[in-house]
Amino acid sequence: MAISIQIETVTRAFGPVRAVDAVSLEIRAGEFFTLLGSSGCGKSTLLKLIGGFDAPTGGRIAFDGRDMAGIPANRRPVNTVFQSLGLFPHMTVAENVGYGLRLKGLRGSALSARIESALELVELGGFGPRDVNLLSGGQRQRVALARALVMEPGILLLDEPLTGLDERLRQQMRDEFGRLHKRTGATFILVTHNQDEALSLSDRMAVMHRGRLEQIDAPARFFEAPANAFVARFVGIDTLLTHQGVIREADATYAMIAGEKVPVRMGGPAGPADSVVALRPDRLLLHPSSDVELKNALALRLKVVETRYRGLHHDVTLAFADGQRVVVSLEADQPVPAEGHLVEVGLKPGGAMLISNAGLPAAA
Ligand SMILES: Nc1ncnc2c1ncn2[C@@H]1O[C@H](COP(=O)(O)OP(=O)(O)OP(=O)(O)O)[C@@H](O)[C@H]1O
Repeated sequence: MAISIQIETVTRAFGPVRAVDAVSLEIRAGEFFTLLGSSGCGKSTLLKLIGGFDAPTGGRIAFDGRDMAGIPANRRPVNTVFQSLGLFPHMTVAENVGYGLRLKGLRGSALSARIESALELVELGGFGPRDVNLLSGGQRQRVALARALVMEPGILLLDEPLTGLDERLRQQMRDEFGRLHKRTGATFILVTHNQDEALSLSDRMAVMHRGRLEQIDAPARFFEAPANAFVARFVGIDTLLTHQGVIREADATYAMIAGEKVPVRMGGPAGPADSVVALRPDRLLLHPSSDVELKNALALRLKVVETRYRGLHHDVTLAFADGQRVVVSLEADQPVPAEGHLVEVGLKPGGAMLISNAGLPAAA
């Protein structure tokens, strides 16, 4: 049975370092939730607090409303797959998978049946008698997953479980997580620094930075309304432009960039002084007159500074009059503008967002 998790102003301080800093978060029962962040942001520490491998120095963690303070890892309805896997090298696949159930006193055919069905769940049916040392990296990952799933946990914690696998296996295992989540119905919490994993698997995710959650949302919302410049960069919106002022008119808000009046959507509570314009290159159109929707829309006049052939598309680098740049992809069959020319660039709705500049280096 899936379990919900309540995290209420949880802090974990190591001396002066607040690895987790007053984090509040509710994870729904049966949700696939991802903590996304770069090395050292505190995501593993938060996972350990949920798993009961470590205790908060402040705040409270509850499962289905029940306070978990003082309840050790082995008495929580949680199983964890660590990056290191932690398989027992002297045991067979079946002995590894059945270890936890044996500790609980299960024996004989009941034990073998549970082991075999967990192995089938990860597509390793019949692998029970094998030596774990002779398995491939991906198979070892699956054994570690089966060992966690066999316990039928209400909550499954995945701590960077795909690190160290080659690209093909990563994708295969990533899809596997998605399927397993649906099949088991458990609450999954994934910790990763890989945004593709987070975006493709999560119902919701949080971007974590210096012990705090910068944004908690469904994946698509991070692109429609990133909370600030740090989050925008983290999910891959790299074009962040400084502006010279914001004009609010009755129908819309505009940011002035090097003399161009750019219609912006307000991404959050940022005031004009501490904001930047995040541009989504996928919403810029280099040939706006061919698009009915944009025929009469405001177009920006930008200079083509570089074009690059990329096989299936062209990358066109465009610059505002003050030198700020944006790279737009052009499909292979569209005409490529000449370098040095001024071109009209259409902006689809939501293509430019005014967001807080928090997270940018001071000089930017
Ligand atoms: N046991 C500890 N003692 C002291 N400091 C710690 C301890 N565990 C974590 N930290 C510190 O807390 C911060 C967050 O660490 P954490 O391992 O949670 O980050 P992370 O985002 O999971 O990084 P990584 O992806 O590299 O594991 C870091 O500054 C780390 O040095």
